[in-house]
Amino acid sequence: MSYVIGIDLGTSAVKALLVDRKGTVAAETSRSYPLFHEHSGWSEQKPDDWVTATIEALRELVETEGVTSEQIEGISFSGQMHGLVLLNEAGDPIRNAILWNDTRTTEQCREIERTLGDTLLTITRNPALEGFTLPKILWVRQYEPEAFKEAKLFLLPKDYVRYRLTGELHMDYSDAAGTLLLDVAGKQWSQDVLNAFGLPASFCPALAESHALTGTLLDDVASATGLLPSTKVFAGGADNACGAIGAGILSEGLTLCSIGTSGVILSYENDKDKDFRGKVHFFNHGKEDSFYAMGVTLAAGYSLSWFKKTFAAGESYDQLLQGVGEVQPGAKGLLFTPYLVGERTPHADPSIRASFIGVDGSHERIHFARAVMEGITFSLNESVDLFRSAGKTVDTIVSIGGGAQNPAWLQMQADIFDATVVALENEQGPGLGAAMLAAYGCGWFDSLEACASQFVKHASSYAPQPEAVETYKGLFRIYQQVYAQTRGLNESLVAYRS
Ligand SMILES: Nc1ncnc2c1ncn2[C@@H]1O[C@H](COP(=O)(O)OP(=O)(O)O)[C@@H](O)[C@H]1O
Ligand SMILES: O=C(CO)[C@@H](O)[C@H](O)COP(=O)(O)O
Repeated sequence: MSYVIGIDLGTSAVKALLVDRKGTVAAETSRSYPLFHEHSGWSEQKPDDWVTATIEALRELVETEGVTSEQIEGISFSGQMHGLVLLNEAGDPIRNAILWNDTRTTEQCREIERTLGDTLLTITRNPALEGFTLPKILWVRQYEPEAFKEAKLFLLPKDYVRYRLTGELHMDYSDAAGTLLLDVAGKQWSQDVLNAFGLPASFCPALAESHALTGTLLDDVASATGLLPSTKVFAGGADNACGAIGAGILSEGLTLCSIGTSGVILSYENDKDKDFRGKVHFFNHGKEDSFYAMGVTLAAGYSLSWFKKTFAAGESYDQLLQGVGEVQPGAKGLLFTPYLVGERTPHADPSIRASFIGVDGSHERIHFARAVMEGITFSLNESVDLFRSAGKTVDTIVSIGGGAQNPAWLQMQADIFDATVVALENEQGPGLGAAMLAAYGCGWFDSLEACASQFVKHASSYAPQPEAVETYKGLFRIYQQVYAQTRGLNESLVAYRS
């Protein structure tokens, strides 16, 4: 039997999956790494922590009983998007990486809008948002000019890890799409955007398809991991593109809900000219010449993990959520908005913060837990709503990520989205999509679709329950008012946050 490895470089940890030709996950390893929040709104990681963790996770995976390194043909990646890694002439990072959930760059976003006007949306298909990469580049140039003078090239997180594994510099289209430097439909770095900000073309790495062969392992990496130096390394893709591939979202009409740290509603697009006027993100897919539109909730799973850490430290999710399915929709009138770190879709706002509305003396912790899950799902429903308003049919949604592990949450998704929600057998998130890119790249299949028909297996499906759907329709209308009604209050509170 031969194998491929899918590496999912997440925000909290790297996960590595060993997958055989049938799509069965033979082994899984993981290593976590720290996040640094030096100031409110800042979020950084050390690029070399990713590399050390990845090598350790690979080493443990290669030690899986009954598997030899000769049987492992290829590796590919899924990566947290947008994070800025700046390299000097020697190829070393000049500072910590600034991550997707770092919101320090509001000033630089306004500068991008002033400089490019409508051209930004025409070329990059996305608005200037704090999480994206170009504002981070401009921030470093403005506030750390000495360090920036050393910067010769930028990479995204998984591209840095791949570079350390192979010595080769590349970026795939699906991840490059989240930088605001790519001409998304034209699939090339935008000379207009680079010129507008005085950045040389040499600042950007070579572009590659997600399934493209980008090199083999360096000798020292091969000996540190136990893999062969001849192991093929494929470019890989953005975590959301890989999550979609791993869920079989490879043709029109298919929609994904992913609840990880962040949450997304993602819809496949064939048409490169489809115009959502910047209301949702529009990115290249990891499948060649295809695209997807996506709305993002910044603190989706993070809201529940924050709640667990703060009010149920030491308990598992299953303990915290025991009985949550028996609480009626609406959590006895308790409403939560998941704006713990600001929001992206539909309110791109780094200053907004979360609220519990309607706290009553009869509420117990389980009502708060249910309200948190409902609030996250209402936020994702704003994206479902945007897709429906743009004329898309959303009747079936494949649900992945940590949030898909709880059956009560899957039923809640069906009731709030008013769509059938499908869970996957042996759900592995973006790591499986990365493994599929390696499998396709190795030539095991003629297409990603053929690979998906072997690797992606649907499990239970959850139909919307008419009574709950009606209750949630009313609650969603109330939920939608909370943003506008708490925005001013949150702006006044900014001064007290540090
Ligand atoms: N058993 C569970 N039940 C409900 N939610 C869960 C469970 N396990 C994890 N989660 C949610 O999933 C999130 C983590 O999802 P994951 O896909 O692993 O995230 P990431 O890849 O961003 O690190 C947690 O923050 C939590 O909200
Ligand atoms: O910023 C985005 C997408 O635009 C995030 O989806 C990040 O790509 C990381 O997400 P997690 O997988 O860590 O939740």
